Amino acid sequence: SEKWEIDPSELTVMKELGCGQFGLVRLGKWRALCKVAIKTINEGAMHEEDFIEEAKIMMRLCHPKLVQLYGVCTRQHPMCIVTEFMENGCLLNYLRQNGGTVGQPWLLSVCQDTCEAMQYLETHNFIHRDLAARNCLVSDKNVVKVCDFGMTRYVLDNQYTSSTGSKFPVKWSPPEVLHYNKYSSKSDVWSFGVLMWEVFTEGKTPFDGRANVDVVDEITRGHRLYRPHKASNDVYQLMYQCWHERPQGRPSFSELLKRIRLLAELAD
Ligand SMILES: COc1cc2c(cc1NS(C)(=O)=O)=CC1=C(NCc3c(C)cccc3C)N=NC=21
Repeated sequence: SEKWEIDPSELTVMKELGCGQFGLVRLGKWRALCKVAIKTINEGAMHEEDFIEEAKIMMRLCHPKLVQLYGVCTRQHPMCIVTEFMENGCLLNYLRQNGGTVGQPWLLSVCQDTCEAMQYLETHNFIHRDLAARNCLVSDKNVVKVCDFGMTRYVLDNQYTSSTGSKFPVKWSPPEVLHYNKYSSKSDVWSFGVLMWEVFTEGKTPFDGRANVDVVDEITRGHRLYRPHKASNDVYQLMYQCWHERPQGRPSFSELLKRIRLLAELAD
């Protein structure tokens, strides 16, 4: 059998963790000792055979700041995906629950962790397509890792996939995605700028209260998110450059990582 196929008899389910966009996530044990997260795919929520192909690629994407895929169970239904377990759950909830108690240095370290993951994906020509705080997880050591990369291509619910759909991440998308569906690592850079804004506002919703259709109009007219109170001018300048109207005007993740590391050093 394939090396990415997990034998379900080696998995024990312990408790439910919460509901994600693809289905239910549970805490489990693999071979009785290793804590894992197990996500069952709702039948009909995605093309299962497509995901199996994707799983083979995701198994090859290994980086300390990407949530590591351990494998899939495809021999029974519903199919499930097994990854490393991240004790402190999703970054958005963590920011909202711990805002005010986390210091500025940690906020910048979150941006550095996620930028390292995105630079790795960039060098492997892998586009995330849905980078946001809701798609990042926090480990027991408060390290932040990126997950669900590339999964939006396998969602059948066209509320997610069409840019006019109610669940499309309009507030994290650049003009070329909103108007031409043009994805690239530079469209991920735009989303990264919004992720930085989520981090430095400790979990606020971007363009809060505004309807998606109004945000498309505002962005197209050149409006951008305001400077979060906890963001220095240097940090705001960094996220602002991620929102350049043209993809080629935005920095690469390699460039962003250099500048975030420099800011982190200066802050020490
Ligand atoms: C502690 O709390 C949590 C921990 C995790 C978690 C959710 C919660 N809590 S919450 C936010 O309230 O729901 C989701 C995962 C996860 N991987 C998920 C995953 C799988 C299994 C397959 C493919 C893609 C992905 C991203 N690893 N650890 C956790």
